[in-house]
Amino acid sequence: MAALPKDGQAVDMQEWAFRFTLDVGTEFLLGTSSGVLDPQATELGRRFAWAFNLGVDGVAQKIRLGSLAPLYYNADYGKACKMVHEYVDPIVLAAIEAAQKTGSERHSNVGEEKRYTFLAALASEGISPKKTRDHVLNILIAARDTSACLMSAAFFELARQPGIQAKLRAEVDRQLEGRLPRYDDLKDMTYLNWFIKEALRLYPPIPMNIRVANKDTMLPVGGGPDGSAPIFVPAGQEVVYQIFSTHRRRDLWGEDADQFRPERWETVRPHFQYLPFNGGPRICPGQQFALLETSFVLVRFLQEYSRLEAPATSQQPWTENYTLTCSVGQGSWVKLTKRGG
Ligand code: HEM
Repeated sequence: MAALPKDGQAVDMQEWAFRFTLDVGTEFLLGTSSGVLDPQATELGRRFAWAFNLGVDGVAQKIRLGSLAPLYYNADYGKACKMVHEYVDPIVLAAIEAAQKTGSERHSNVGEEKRYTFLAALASEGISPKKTRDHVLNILIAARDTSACLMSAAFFELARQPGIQAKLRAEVDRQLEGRLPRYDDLKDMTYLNWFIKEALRLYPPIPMNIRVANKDTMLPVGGGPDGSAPIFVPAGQEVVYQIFSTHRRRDLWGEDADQFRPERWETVRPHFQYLPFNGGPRICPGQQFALLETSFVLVRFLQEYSRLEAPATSQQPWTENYTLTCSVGQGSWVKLTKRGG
């Protein structure tokens, strides 16, 4: 925050959110932040961020190509994967070495409690360095872009909805009276929670998904001329489902389905018509982390800035940028005015 302009100059909060979530993700998973939010970020951190972004885009392209993925070629993609591995590998090896050392120390009763990181927990499982790296990167990919997309969608709406922003700020001030938020505070802020749910409804970071039937299956609806009859799905059949359009269906959400209206969450209790984190046994295990992280960020911005507004040059309606996740096509440009400024 310290590095952001304080004088009403416009800043792309989407760019900020992607850096922030890379720093938080690497800190939480690896125990070492990439530090790319800092204007003085190291060359290594910067190269890692560039390579990670390019690698994720390459993964998205390969998923789209399906069985033709082996034909995907982008010289920079190979280079980017190598760079990401070169960044993560020494951290993984050090964690495995530390876990082995701690294991033998624990044996001789001289070990001490260390701070939890995902990598440290994984490193003590005794799996190979490559597998450990793959697990860590898998979670980083799942955690980082999704959370950044949610944050940038939230800033996009915050800057365009002064009335909603005023209600949020009033709730934050009432609850916190100027102090830093704690876990319970964030959970207690009803309007903030509605706001985030609404951002996930209109702008789900994962806008579509696919399942494959592992056996012959009969779905209760979807067949017949009007889609209300059962439908047969043979084993091996891919079924694509559109979360983005389901979240905007008028028959499920009402005539104002396209409007950003946090108040709707006072009464709606959706089931499978609301799937930002998917549902069932493979529901996102990181959802509480993402909700907490986003709540914290929004609260801190509402505390620090008296006004967040979209610049006159950035008033056009939301457009999509869909790679592995769906972000704001034109970026999330916001003019920030410091409180008391
Ligand atoms: C707003 C942020 C997030 C959104 C919208 C989101 C969304 C999703 C969705 C839709 C899935 C299901 C994918 C599928 O089944 O095909 C998923 C899975 C997953 N997410 Fe998240 N996620 C978010 C943040 C996070 C975070 C912060 C973490 C980790 C700290 C995380 C870790 C995972 C993992 C490990 C899976 C795979 C679970 C499995 O396959 O059983 N996610 N996420």
